[in-house]
Amino acid sequence: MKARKPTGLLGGSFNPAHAGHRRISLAAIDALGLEELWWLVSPGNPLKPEAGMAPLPARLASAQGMARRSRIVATAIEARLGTRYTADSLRKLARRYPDRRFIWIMGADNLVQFDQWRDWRLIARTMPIAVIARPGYDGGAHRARAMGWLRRYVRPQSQSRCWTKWRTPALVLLHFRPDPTSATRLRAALPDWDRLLSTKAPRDRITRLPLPHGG
Ligand SMILES: Nc1ncnc2c1ncn2[C@@H]1O[C@H](COP(=O)(O)OP(=O)(O)OP(=O)(O)O)[C@@H](O)[C@H]1O
Ligand SMILES: O=C(O)c1ccc[n+]([C@@H]2O[C@H](COP(=O)([O-])O)[C@@H](O)[C@H]2O)c1
Repeated sequence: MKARKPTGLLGGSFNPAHAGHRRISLAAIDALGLEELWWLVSPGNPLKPEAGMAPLPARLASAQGMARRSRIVATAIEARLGTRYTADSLRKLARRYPDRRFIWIMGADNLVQFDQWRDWRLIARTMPIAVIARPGYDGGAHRARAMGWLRRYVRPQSQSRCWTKWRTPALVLLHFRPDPTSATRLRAALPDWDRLLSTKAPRDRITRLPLPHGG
């Protein structure tokens, strides 16, 4: 049987995408031996308010720009699948792309509130998880409520290239050069940033946005 293509999934608001996303993704591609890393540009994080969120096509365009000439693929596939909760998206992606083996990737700030995500234990049973250290969040990540349950499944970073063989749940904490970039800071420096992004947005309707490999 042909080996499934190792593929990372980094979900996010990308409001807007920034150089930190690109840097951690390139480092994760290397550390996890990924063929590709998909940025799932979210139709709307269930835990974030809609106010201040640029339209999806604008966020997708910023992600595609930041992903260019790399093994990162920016996609709005959740909007096409009609999913907003990660547990639902992962189930549908696994069904739609049987030739791929997926790993969920998130920054340490997301691990801190992971226990508030819908069906978070199911997510951890669906695929391995890689958490990327982030300045200001690493203590919080270790003390995270979800870690009370996840801690027993932690694998060493030195084995991160073997993740396709891990039984789930499995969690690896990846420590790269700390990257302090955040979209919150970028937005603060650009007061009218969402108007700016929306005027530059392509006019494609969501149903015509491209999917990875024609999925
Ligand atoms: N500098 C970084 N270091 C580690 N992880 C990061 C970094 N920037 C973003 N991430 C992770 O990338 C994913 C998508 O991030 P997101 O689009 O929310 O950007 P953000 O900078 O965290 O935005 P905001 O400041 O608006 O919350 C999340 O899992 C987040 O934790
Ligand atoms: O499924 C959930 O309950 C859930 C709750 C909060 C966040 N998420 C996902 O977490 C990812 C990171 O979101 P963000 O806004 O921090 O970039 C993004 O894919 C969201 O859809 C998912």
